[in-house]
Amino acid sequence: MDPGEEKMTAPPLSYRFRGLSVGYGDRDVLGGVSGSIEPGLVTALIGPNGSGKSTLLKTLGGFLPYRGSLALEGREIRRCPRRELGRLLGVVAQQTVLKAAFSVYDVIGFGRLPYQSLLARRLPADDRAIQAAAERLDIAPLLFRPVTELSGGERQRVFLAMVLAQDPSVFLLDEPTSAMDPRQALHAFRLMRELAKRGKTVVVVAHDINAALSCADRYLALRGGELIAAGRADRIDGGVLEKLYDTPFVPYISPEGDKAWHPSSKKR
Ligand SMILES: Nc1ncnc2c1ncn2[C@@H]1O[C@H](COP(=O)(O)OP(=O)(O)OP(=O)(O)O)[C@@H](O)[C@H]1O
Repeated sequence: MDPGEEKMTAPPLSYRFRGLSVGYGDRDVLGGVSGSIEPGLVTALIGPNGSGKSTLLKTLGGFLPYRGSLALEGREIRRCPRRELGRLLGVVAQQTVLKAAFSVYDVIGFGRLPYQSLLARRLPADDRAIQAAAERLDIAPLLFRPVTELSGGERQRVFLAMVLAQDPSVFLLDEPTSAMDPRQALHAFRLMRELAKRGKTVVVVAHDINAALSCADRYLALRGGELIAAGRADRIDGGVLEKLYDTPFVPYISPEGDKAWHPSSKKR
């Protein structure tokens, strides 16, 4: 079998973590958190700046050492080979800086690397996946532009296209829409919903809590490195948001019945 045509298995994968502690140097920023993340759902990680969202996401990606237990479908992450995680997990980091002027085509193509052997060139299946991902993210006209010349929102669509072309089981997305205009952000959140419908595990960090909660099935709320609440995204209440952000939140219900939360300027 041609190595490039190797069939990737992308089974549904869940996470279970118990007493998960992660730190930088001798400072713990996640203090023994426990929870789970299920396939077929979008899980939003919410919480204030510095609460540990990116740290949790990086740990789920196998990039940081941890204490306690973190299992991906029953297998402890620290014992999974990096190359295998590279196939199963698609990661969009918060600030991906590419200094070299790779073309958009090449960057989306990085998502295909787990399919290729060290010596193999890109194969027709890779080109098809790159093209399909670019069309899905509406960036096909940009394919031969250098990424260094794109706007922030365009670049974020390229990185989403890269993980889409990878077709992993798990999508770990750290503020993937922060530079997108509202329409593009809406498209991106719709894409996350579609991925979950196809059985993928989607974890997204987003500061736009209304966009995140309306896209997500579940939320995990982090504050000061503690998991202070978790549950169904459509059942979150103002008390959780107030505890998270130290400010009261009021709900606004649109005539269509959609709920949005707004921080209130009134002090309790
Ligand atoms: N590489 C690092 N070295 C040392 N400390 C770090 C490092 N990365 C993050 N931290 C610290 O860990 C804490 C949690 O950071 P993290 O990036 O996980 O927060 P966050 O919830 O994602 O924040 P934000 O919403 O601002 O992106 C912060 O206090 C931060 O200063």
